[in-house]
Amino acid sequence: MKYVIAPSILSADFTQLGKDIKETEEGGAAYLHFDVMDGMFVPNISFGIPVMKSIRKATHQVMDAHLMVQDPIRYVKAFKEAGADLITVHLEACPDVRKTLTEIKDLGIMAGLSICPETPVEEIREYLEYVDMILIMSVHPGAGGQKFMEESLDRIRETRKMIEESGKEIDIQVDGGVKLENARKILDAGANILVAGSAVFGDNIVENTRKFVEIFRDYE
Ligand SMILES: O=C(CO)[C@H](O)[C@H](O)COP(=O)(O)O
Repeated sequence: MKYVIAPSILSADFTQLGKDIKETEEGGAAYLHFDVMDGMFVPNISFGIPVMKSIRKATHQVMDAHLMVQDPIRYVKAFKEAGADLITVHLEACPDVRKTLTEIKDLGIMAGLSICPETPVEEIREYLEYVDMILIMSVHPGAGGQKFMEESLDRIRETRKMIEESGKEIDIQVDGGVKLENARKILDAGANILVAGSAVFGDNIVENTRKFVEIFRDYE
């Protein structure tokens, strides 16, 4: 199984975004995570397609678009054209989950399905055949810098068990309050892709990223 750190640019310094992204790449981040918020599914508004399009030219990282957007099927083609390699939608935001995931796969890119902390893990079972990744939110979606919800660990374990039972190879991504200090217990529970915003951006981006990558060595 691959282990990946996906820095969330929501916590980057937007006055020097290109430099911050380069530093995550230098530190060994294979993915770059885009938190797209529409002010409807979540209260905040972040950034969208033009930002992704310009970053695509500046990095070879896997562009991981997390659409915290109501009825996201409306935007999946535009995000793919802007450079997304992976598009994750929320189960709670899709009027037709199956159709939305199929639309993403038909574009020739990876599909992810995310659930909020209140949504029972069991609800993802019927969609496992359509996804490359499950994203377990470990905070309420909508803002960076929140505290990791400890009950997420059981939800990650339950998801990994369900994936194993399905016999499919599906990544588990965890997003919200991920730090160097709790990374190991999240990985031990069964996650293999960690999103981190405030733990990566700030001082020493290269070093912060590299420390996550070093932890992964014990799991590979
Ligand atoms: O959009 C998010 C939650 O909706 C962020 O991706 C997430 O919270 C990352 O930030 P941090 O690592 O600081 O918690």
